[in-house]
Amino acid sequence: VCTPWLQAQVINSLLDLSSSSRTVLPSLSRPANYSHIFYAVMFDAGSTGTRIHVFTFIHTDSGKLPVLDNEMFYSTKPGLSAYVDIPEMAAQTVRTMLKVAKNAVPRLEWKRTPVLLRATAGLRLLPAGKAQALLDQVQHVFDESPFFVPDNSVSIMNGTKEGILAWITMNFLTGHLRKETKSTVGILDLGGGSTQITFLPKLKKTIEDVPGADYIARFDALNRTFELYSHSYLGNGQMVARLAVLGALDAEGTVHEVFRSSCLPKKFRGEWSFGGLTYQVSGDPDGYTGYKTCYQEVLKAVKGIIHQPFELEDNTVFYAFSYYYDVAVDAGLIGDVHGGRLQVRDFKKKAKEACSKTTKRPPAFPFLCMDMTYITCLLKDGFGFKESTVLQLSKKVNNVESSWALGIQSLLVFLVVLRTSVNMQHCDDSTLAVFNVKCLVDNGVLHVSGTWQINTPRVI
Ligand SMILES: O=c1ccn([C@@H]2O[C@H](COP(=O)(O)OP(=O)(O)O)[C@@H](O)[C@H]2O)c(=O)[nH]1
Repeated sequence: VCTPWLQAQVINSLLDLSSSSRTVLPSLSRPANYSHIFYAVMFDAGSTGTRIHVFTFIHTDSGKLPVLDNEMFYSTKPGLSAYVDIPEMAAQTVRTMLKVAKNAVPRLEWKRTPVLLRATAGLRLLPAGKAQALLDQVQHVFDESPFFVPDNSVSIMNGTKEGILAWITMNFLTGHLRKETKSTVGILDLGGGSTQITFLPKLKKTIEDVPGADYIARFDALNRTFELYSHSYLGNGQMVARLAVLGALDAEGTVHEVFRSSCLPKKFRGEWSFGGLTYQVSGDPDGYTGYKTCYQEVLKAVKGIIHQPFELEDNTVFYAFSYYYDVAVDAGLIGDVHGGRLQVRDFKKKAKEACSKTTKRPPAFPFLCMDMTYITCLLKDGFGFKESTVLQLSKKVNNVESSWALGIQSLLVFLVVLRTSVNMQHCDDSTLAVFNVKCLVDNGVLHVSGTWQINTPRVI
């Protein structure tokens, strides 16, 4: 028997879908025994790229449970924030990506397939008016699309919610969100613009010691209140950290200046683009290079900014993904498919290696020394992890993408949009999730009741 673990109210509050939202679903009348496929479209507008997920659900009525059948995923670079001064291009990106959804979803289903977009650090970092102009353009594209556009379908998700959703997802996927489970896993997410840390403290002092209310996230589940240590640091994602180290944070428009860093190979000179700007960057041919000098440079982006939680015990397992994963792959520390377990000292060792390397040929990863050193500094001098702390680097858990923060989110949005009451349950290894669903029906809106099941996708 499965254990209920998440209430619909939590989902609503996490997703900013307030109960006052007046979503009206397109009416649908079908015979009671109609066997059917449903779809949901979710956009992740990140600082380094935009991604679209198209989910397919099958609902048969023959006593069988509806299941999540598949997820179609497509991504493009750069992120929407790169079009800050040409918002029409942001609109064009989303319009083009919607074509993917149109191909994946049968025409007859378009008008009742919900489409949503959540933006993360790239838009959080922009002045509010400029971010809103981008969102307005996207909203316009959604409004003129043939898809079902719920209220609040285009918005910026705040960093704390990003952290909580990732924590819920990873603990859910690793089987830690069961009533009988005492331990949970922490998460470390290093995006392009922001970085998140979320874990369940064992000691009260960890919560009492936080510098502000935005370091604690509470929600009810499994008949208890979870009080998480969770914080998102805007500006401490990997790409914005590069800008900080290069001293290029305030560069605007066409950038003619050459930004130097001891973290780049001494003789290297090249271009690097982020957020719609292209920067001339180079090593420091006359100065010192190497790990120690580089560490002092990156420390400026960390010291006095990152809070050290009172308790970061060795026995709390932390899952690290996004750029922690990508940079570890570039460094050859883990394989790009299965990930692996690393100690904090492995990052340090590899950073030292990368920073002392000199090659005649142009380096394949010119930022490797900077990125590895930043990660080492963030983990050690930032969060205060010991060098012996083990991190689980993962792109996938149980064959499911770590980015299922969005998968789960999209599914929840779908259910909430359908005005269902949702109890989410965890079952066995072959079942990812089971939702008890009661659909509120009015004016011929879709009738769904009973249980929805998401199977763990098969590995092909
Ligand atoms: O579906 C996804 C979305 C993002 N990422 C990784 O997340 C990082 C960048 O995240 P993003 O651009 O969303 O940055 P943010 O806006 O969250 O700071 C990169 O390492 C991506 O490879 C990923 O692996 N899968």
